[in-house]
Amino acid sequence: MIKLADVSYVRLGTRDLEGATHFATEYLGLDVAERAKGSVYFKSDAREHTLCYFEGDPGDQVVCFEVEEQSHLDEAAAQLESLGHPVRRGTASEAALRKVHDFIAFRDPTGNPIELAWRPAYSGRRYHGARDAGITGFSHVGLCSSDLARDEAFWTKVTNAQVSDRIGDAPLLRIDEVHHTIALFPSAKPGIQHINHQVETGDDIMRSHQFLKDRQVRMVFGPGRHPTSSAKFLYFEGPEGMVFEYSSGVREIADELLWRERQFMFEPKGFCKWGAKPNITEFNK
Ligand SMILES: O=C/C=C/C(C(=O)O)=C(/O)C(=O)O
Ligand SMILES: [Fe+2]
Repeated sequence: MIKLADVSYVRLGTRDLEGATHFATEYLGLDVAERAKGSVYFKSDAREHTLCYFEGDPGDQVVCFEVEEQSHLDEAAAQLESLGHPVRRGTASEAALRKVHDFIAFRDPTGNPIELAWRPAYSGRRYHGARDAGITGFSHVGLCSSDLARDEAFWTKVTNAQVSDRIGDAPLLRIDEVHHTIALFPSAKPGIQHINHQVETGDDIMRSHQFLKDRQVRMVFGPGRHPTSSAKFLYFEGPEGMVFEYSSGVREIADELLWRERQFMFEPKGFCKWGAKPNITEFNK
């Protein structure tokens, strides 16, 4: 079993690095951690970086999870290979680009590129945000799934992920006490379905709603409140159609023995208890 300790970073290809950088700093509210040749790194919390935009195909979208021990990479590689997932060991220069000590790369059954990294860098510099969006950190990803049952089985049998709740057949998966760190949503094609940052309060959600709307950022869902995690939320569109979410107040499952996963309807009321309707393909039948 592969123990995922945390979600670490996402890497997104872009055809417009300057435009993506403008969005990430001025609108989303991240800090530039570093500008490198052909890429820009952003921080959202205590880590050195949690997002990297690089010049390339916007279809190149990678999510990385941290593992606790270097030996876990070898064990994970052997297990994944035995299950028919080809694994590639990152080179030293690729690891340096990701600011990690060592990593492996593979694809989940849908074809989503996944990395597992050991010793991702933390930062000596405090995150303060280019604008006051109230971000407290990078928290979860939605992943596209071409077969929800198959992919739920992959994540829950091959890794430590456990189902917290389901919306229709879409599972929200936790790897620690946070209600979910990975969510799977139906889609014919692979990719990151959304990227979540936690913000401090519901006021931050509402302030950002006004701020982003005033700047013609396309709102795609909310403000609203998830019945699942009970978090208040706002989803909006970033560069090249990527959906970003702010949420606040995500449930923590402190006592696993007392928790039973719940079934919600795959319809707007399963996604929002305030009545907002998603304008997000993967959240609609
Ligand atoms: O209702 C759909 C989404 C649920 C949640 C949540 O419960 O917080 C998400 O953050 C999500 O998967 O987008
Ligand atoms: Fe989310």
